[in-house]
Amino acid sequence: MGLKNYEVNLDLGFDVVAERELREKGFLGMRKTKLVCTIGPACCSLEDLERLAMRGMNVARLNMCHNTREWHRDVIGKIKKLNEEKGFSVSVMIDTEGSLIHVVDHGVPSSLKAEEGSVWVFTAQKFEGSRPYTVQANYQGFSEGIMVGDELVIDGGMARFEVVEKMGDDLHCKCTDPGLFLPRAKLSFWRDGKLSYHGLPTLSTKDWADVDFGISEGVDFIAMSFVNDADSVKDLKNHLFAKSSKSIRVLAKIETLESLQKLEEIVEASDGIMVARGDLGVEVPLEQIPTVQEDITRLCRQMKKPVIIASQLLESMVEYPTPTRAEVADVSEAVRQYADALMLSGESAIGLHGQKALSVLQMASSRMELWSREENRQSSISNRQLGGSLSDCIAEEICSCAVQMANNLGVDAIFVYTKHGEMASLLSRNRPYPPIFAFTSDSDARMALNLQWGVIPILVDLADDMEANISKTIDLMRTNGMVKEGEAILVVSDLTATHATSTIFQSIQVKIIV
Ligand SMILES: Nc1ncnc2c1ncn2[C@@H]1O[C@H](COP(=O)(O)OP(=O)(O)OP(=O)(O)O)[C@@H](O)[C@H]1O
Ligand SMILES: CC(=O)C(=O)O
Ligand SMILES: [K+]
Ligand SMILES: [Mg+2]
Repeated sequence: MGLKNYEVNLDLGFDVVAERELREKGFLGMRKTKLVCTIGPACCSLEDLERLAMRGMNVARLNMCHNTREWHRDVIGKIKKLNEEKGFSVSVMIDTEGSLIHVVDHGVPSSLKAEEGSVWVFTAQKFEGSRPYTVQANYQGFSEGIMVGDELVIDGGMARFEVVEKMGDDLHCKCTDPGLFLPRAKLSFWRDGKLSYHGLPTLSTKDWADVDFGISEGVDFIAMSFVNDADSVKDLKNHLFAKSSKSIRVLAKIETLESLQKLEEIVEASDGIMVARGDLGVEVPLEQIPTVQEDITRLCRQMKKPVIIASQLLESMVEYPTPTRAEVADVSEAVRQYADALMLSGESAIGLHGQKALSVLQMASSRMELWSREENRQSSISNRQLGGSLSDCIAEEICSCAVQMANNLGVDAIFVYTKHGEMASLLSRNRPYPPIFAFTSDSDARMALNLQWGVIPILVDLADDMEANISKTIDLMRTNGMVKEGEAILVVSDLTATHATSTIFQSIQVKIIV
């Protein structure tokens, strides 16, 4: 794929990728499932980022666990440059490190084997060079409350130990189930089949500094690791509200047992969810991950919060140029469940075939979307009333009816004119057959909508006169050959207008292009 300058239709506020996709595939061929790529050393040059953007990356994720703030700042700068100069619309997400107990040093830079019966010392003390059978943990209080007889599990079952002796803050542990220590392996303690909580706050001091870094860099999303309850999400949202001029969306990562128990309040409090299957698989038995994923995905859709399915989607592609059949089946299943977005981790960050992995996600999701449509599988969700006020209820009803109408009539596209993206989210939750073009004058809403299923956000100046907005955009698109004679468009708007005797909240119209 050549790296040329693309023709950018700035009048329309389209991004270059959506515009190209529309021209090549038509309205119904546009991909609905959004794609998130983790940026790392394998894909951080301007050229690499541009290739990912061209192949459909909607959101770039920066994991603050790795690398320096200067490195992250440089990547964010490149993405903003591509958006401004080349007409892309890639949103930026930072992902916090979170407080967890993990290995910082086990004596060698790579992985290390623990043999059955071997006894290891786990300590928070730093040691120089290689000290056999010694593992340094990242957190001073890691052994607080731990007793002889407790079980220490590495990375959710990669290896297991029994605590045989406690000497000061150090633990002596005997390996009961041999396995590997990977760099930064996670440590968890269990007693009588129950996980012991370490009581660390969800956001560490370093995380708060990373949040402020995100504010100063103007990121669009903050993904919060190891969320356990709604309060930590609310604290972060309050902080952002007070400190950031821009509206930064908070995504809660579901990766602990506790977060599953308080799922509904967490979904309610946050702007979106990430099913972080990597760490989740450490606390939840692996065979439960598929059903947990489906439950979370359904709940998020009902509550109109975007949901990202993350970790190991195409893990084998970190090394190999083709995915396993099982991986393609996993990706397709997430698309069939109508997840909003799929995420690449190591595949793009450190993998040898990141661009190709993104194409696999793209092709697999387009294929599954088409199949679902042809097989008429667009099941509607059980309606769940979200808002309390009359105007909220009207909006919800209008959007459910609009989608039903759009599907029944077989219209080519839905256009929604929305101030803050609310109506676009409500339409998206009903997962319509045609794509949803969301015209908004709020640039933060536009970047946030990049994560929502089937929504193509477009930045435009919206006037008070709704009819004028509608004619203006349709005219512009027709002049540019993006809508054609005979195509039908269902138009929804959420802009309130008060006339002499009444207030109009929302309306549905169907326009046939002449
Ligand atoms: N900015 C980066 N710099 C260097 N390596 C990175 C960077 N981002 C990711 N990686 C590498 O890619 C791998 C996968 O990335 P990813 O961030 O998705 O996984 P992770 O660290 O397991 O996630 P998390 O810590 O959020 O659970 C990491 O283990 C790390 O080796
Ligand atoms: C993405 C992530 O944090 C996880 O899967 O654990
Ligand atoms: K992280
Ligand atoms: Mg994680």
